[in-house]
Amino acid sequence: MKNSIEKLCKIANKESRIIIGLMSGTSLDGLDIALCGISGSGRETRAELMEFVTLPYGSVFRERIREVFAKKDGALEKVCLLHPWIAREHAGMVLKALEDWGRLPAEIDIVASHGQTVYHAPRSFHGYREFPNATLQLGDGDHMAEITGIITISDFRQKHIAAGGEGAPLAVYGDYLLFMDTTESRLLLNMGGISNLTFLPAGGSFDKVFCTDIGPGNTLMDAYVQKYLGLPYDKDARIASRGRLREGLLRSLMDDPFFRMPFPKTTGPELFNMDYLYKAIKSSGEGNDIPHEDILHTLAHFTVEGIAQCMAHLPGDMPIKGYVSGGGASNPLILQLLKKACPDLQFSDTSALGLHPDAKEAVLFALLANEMVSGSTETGGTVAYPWVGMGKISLPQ
Ligand SMILES: Nc1ncnc2c1ncn2[C@@H]1O[C@H](COP(=O)(O)OP(=O)(O)OP(=O)(O)O)[C@@H](O)[C@H]1O
Ligand SMILES: CC(=O)N[C@H]1[C@@H]2OC[C@@H](O2)[C@@H](O)[C@@H]1O[C@H](C)C(=O)O
Repeated sequence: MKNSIEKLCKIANKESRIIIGLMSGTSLDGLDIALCGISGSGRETRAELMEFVTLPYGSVFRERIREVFAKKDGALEKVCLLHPWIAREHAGMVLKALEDWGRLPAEIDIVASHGQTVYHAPRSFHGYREFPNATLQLGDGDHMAEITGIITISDFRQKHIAAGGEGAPLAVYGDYLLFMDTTESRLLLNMGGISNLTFLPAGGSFDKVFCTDIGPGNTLMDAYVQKYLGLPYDKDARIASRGRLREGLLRSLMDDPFFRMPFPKTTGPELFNMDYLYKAIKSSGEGNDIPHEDILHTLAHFTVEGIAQCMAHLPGDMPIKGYVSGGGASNPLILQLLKKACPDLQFSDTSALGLHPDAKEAVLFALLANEMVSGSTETGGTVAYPWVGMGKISLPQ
C-alpha cells in the first residue's frame, strides 16, 4: 500500500491532474463520464473538459436499480448485491470510454465516482428526530479501483452530512469554483430528474452563495410516460405540448409541505413519485380521466412553478444571468414556460460558460476529487454548505 500512498502524494502535488468524473442521476438514463484536465485548487482551479460521453444503461441495469430505487422498504439483500455490482458495471463503462478515446488507464490520475443514489432521506423527509440527515449511494469505490487500476474517490455525500449538511446539492462547490464572476451575478439552474439552482452574486465570497434543490425536474414526467406510454421520456415534449394546463391539478401538486419549507432544502423521487401525482389528482377536483397530454403539460408547469417560487427568493435588486443544464434544458416546453414565468431572467445553457450542459454534474465530482487531494478547507463554508474534503479514497493493489 505504501506505493499507492506515495503515488497519491505525487498526484496531490502535481500541477495538473487528469480526473474522470462520473455521475449517474435520478433519471437512470446512463452513466455520464467526463474526462477532465484540472490544475490548481480552490479559487485557482482551472478545468478543461477533454472528453465527455453518456453511456446509456440497458434495461437490465435500470430494472435492477428500480427494484430498490427510492423505496422505503427495499430488500436488504438486493441493496447488498447492488453495491459491488453497480461499481463493477460502472468500471466496465469507464474502461470502454477510455478505449473509445484511445487512452490508457495508466494516464488517469483519479476516478471520481458518485455512484447511484438509491435513497435520499434528509431529516425533514424521514421525520425521526433521533436520526440524522441520511443518503445512500451504491457503487463501492474499492471495486472501481480494483477493476480499473485507478485510484478512486467515491461516496462524496457522507462527509457533507457529517459536517452538518444534507448531502446535497453539492453543485454549489463546482459552480463556485468554475463560474463565480466578479461582475456578473449568475444563476446555475440544473433541470435533471430533480431540479436545483446555485446563485452566485457578482464578486461574492462563498458564504454569500445560495444553493438548493427546488423540486421535480423531469422525474414525474418520466415516471408517467414510462408507466402509461412505454416511453423513456417525452422527447421534445411532443406529447405534453398537445395538452393544456389543469389549474386544479397544478394547485394540488404545489400543495405539499415541501414547498412551504424554508430554503435550502433537498429532495428526491422518495417524495416526488407516482403516488405523489395520484394523491394530487385525487384532491384536484379534475376527475380521474384527465388525458395524458394534459397531465404531462401540467407536470411541466409544476416543474417551472417550483423554479419560479424558488427564484422569488433571490435578490431582486441586481441583474442576474441564468445558465441552464441537465436534460430539462433540452425540453422546449419547459424552456418556453420558464421564459414566461421569469420574463426578467436572461438565460442560455452552460455551453455559454464553456461547459457542455449534460457534463456539468460529472465535472462537479472531478472537481470535488481534486479538492479532496489538493484543496484546502480555507475557502470558508457554512452549515448548509460546509467546505470540507469530500469522498473516500480507494487504492488499487
Ligand atoms: N430532448 C429532450 N426533450 C425532453 N426531455 C428531455 C430531452 N432530453 C433529455 N430530457 C429529459 O432529461 C432527462 C435526463 O436528464 P439528466 O440526465 O439531467 O438527469 P439526471 O442527471 O439523471 O438527474 P439528476 O440531476 O436529478 O440526478 C430525461 O430523462 C428526460 O426527461
Ligand atoms: C441525493 C442525490 O443524489 N441528489 C441529487 C439529485 O439530482 C439532482 C438533485 O437531486 C441534487 O440534489 C443531487 O445531485 C447533484 C449532482 C448535486 O448534488 O448537486
